[in-house]
Amino acid sequence: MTAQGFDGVERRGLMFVLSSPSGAGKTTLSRMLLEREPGLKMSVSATTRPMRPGEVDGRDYFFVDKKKFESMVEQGELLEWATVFDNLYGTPRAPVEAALAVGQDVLFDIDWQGTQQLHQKASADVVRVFILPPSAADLEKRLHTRAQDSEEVIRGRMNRASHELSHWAEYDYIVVNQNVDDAFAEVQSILKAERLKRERRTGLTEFVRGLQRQLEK
Ligand SMILES: Nc1nc2c(ncn2[C@@H]2O[C@H](COP(=O)(O)OP(=O)(O)O)[C@@H](O)[C@H]2O)c(=O)[nH]1
Ligand SMILES: Nc1ncnc2c1ncn2[C@@H]1O[C@H](COP(=O)(O)OP(=O)(O)O)[C@@H](O)[C@H]1O
Repeated sequence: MTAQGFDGVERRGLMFVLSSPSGAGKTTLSRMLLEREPGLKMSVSATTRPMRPGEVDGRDYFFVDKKKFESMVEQGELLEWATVFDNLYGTPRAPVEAALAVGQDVLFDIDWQGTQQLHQKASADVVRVFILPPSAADLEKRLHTRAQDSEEVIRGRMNRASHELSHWAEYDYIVVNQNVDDAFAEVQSILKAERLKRERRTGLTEFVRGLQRQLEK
């Protein structure tokens, strides 16, 4: 599982997780990251929730029925899965393993339950980022401006937000998404710094030996 870093030193791929209460900005920040970070691939989850207007099957989610989801669980096809808002959500295992194997980093938009499961399986390779809204009023406003859910669904999401927030301390980094460009810059800095971590840079020994050989000539 190695990737060529921008500086030519090989490193292991990492799993970059964004979690937040619904409406805090994970999807927005994920899209910005994918546009600007070529070595990053989105993990597309499977879900039993209905498709929203504008969503595309296979791009935003794999929309499946409960029977199909349960068979994926039974066949061991999911790396992690959880129930969120009465629907099932899970990460297909094969695409993640394939991406990491060719040295790509993988971005996950999953909840705290899935993050815990990923971390239990591969703690050294998982980077956990929690996105906070600046206030409850902003969160509610964003859920309304997204205009993709009914009043009832929005109420449900607001009711769950406090519980989801309670998991903030299980994350490595916390970003407050007030101004989206500032929040993006912070998330991007985290990714850049994590890519430079010594433990992930499997090619460093060889690189430094090469430098030493040049110096000792
Ligand atoms: N555990 C887990 N959670 C997921 C997965 N995919 C999405 N989620 C989470 O499910 C929640 C609901 O997602 P969604 O219905 O798209 O609404 P959103 O909150 O507006 O993004 C979010 O907290 C997602 O992070 C997954 O594969 N596994
Ligand atoms: N910093 C921000 N300021 C104002 N609106 C934002 C900001 N970040 C995201 N939004 C908007 O809030 C809504 C919810 O964001 P989204 O990324 O879908 O959240 P999540 O994926 O966490 O549910 C979207 O309409 C998005 O354009």
